[in-house]
Amino acid sequence: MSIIDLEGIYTAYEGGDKPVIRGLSLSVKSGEYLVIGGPNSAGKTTLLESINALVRITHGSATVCGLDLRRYGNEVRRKVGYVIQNFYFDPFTPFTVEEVVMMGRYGKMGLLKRPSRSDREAASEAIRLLGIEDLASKTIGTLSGGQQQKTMIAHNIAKEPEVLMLDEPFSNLDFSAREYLQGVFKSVAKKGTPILLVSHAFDGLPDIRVHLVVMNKGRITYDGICEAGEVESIIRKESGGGLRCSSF
Ligand SMILES: Nc1ncnc2c1ncn2[C@@H]1O[C@H](COP(=O)(O)OP(=O)(O)OP(=O)(O)O)[C@@H](O)[C@H]1O
Repeated sequence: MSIIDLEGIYTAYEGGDKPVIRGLSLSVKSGEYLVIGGPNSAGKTTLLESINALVRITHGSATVCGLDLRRYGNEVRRKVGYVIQNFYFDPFTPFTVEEVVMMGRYGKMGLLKRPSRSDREAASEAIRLLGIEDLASKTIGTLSGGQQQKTMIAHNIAKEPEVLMLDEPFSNLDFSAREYLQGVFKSVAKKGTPILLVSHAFDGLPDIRVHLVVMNKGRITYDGICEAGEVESIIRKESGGGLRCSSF
């Protein structure tokens, strides 16, 4: 069953004079591990933001988790986990890691409600899964970039989303943390929740067949199933090989 169904969509940022996504169609099924690659400014982040109803879809049809994205954006956002590419926490941000992870439950429990036992269990399980138990009582603004990244991933896993979207989730992480997290994402997909991963680094992809989409200039230029080990070469080929370093 398709969890995401996009048919010929165009999306534009407020005030933008041209659409960024141009006539894109994509279907993502339950349990798929979707890798989205392509050159800088191809529209990869914009695609994730469109699926999360953060950028306006001007043309085409879009269904996410069975809901019409153009009408039910708020409801879709409650069902989708989205770890954004760049975030910044002021060093004085007054929330602890435990509180930030629990905020992932707000969509289910409602604001200003006491967390139920299942909310507490989901938050502690996410903290355990990310291996950040020792940080639970620290305020988020005092942590390193990698520790903040893990906290935001735990926040989104505690949400128990129907789709988990990750934009460059490995950017601040060391090699072993990247490998470990790939295993976490693989097990999330195995339980049926599709993973949508935007990345430029594919060395630690889990050893499974993945759904690969390559984008360029707001369009999909490749859409197929391949082995994880083939991802980088397909992206290189589709992106025209990229820049080469000539002799200095
Ligand atoms: N908030 C915004 N307002 C207007 N245009 C934007 C905005 N964010 C991105 N764009 C434009 O949309 C295009 C696609 O950007 P996007 O961030 O989606 O690319 P990307 O493929 O994720 O790139 P990268 O690999 O560099 O992160 C770019 O031309 C960018 O300038």
